[in-house]
Amino acid sequence: MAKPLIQMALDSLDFDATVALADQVAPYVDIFEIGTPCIKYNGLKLVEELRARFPNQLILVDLKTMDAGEYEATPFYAAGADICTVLGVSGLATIGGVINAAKAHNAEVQVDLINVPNKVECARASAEAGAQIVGVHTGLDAQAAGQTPFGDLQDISDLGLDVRVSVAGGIKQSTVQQVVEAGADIIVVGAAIYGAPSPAEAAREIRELVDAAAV
Ligand SMILES: O=C([C@H](O)CO)[C@H](O)[C@H](O)COP(=O)(O)O
Repeated sequence: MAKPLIQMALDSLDFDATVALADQVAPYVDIFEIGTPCIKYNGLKLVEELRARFPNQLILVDLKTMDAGEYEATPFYAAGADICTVLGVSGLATIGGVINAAKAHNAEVQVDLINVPNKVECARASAEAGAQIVGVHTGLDAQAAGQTPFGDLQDISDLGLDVRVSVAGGIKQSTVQQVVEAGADIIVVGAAIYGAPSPAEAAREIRELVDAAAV
């Protein structure tokens, strides 16, 4: 089994704290996600800073674009993003716009299935349109209401589409094995790392668990 990538969600609003956290966990993660509140607050400057500091990690900018796909995503790819996200609920015109922007920068697109009523249909259409990643995602508010991404992950993974499947939504040490076995290609972890007493130690544990589960 190919080893899934670990994506660290940087969800603070504080520029310097975000860079410092990224420094701590860098040895253990493959992708830095600049989370939606963080990118709205800090903008392109943070993409440029992380791009310059971390040539060995991919950078995902969690734009969650809803309209004007190509126009909105283009400057973030130009600043160094490897992946930008677009909402599945935005529809194929907007998704196609972000795909155009990604193509122009030799980069990738993730369609976020958050709050999409028919996730299977959206995942199929996104793959056909040329997205490289679909994200099964239980957002922070839905997590607070008790929801999890596990059932949807299995449904999307079982489709066997020609896309990588990302999973986000409260993933922690005790659920890593479950999401690896369900077929996740990218495992997103936010609070379980940044909320830990030692984020570096938590990231190291997650790395070990992912690598062990993927053997
Ligand atoms: O994408 C996220 C959320 O919608 C805020 O933008 C989180 O980064 C993502 O859910 C991962 O964080 P955890 O759920 O805390 O692992």
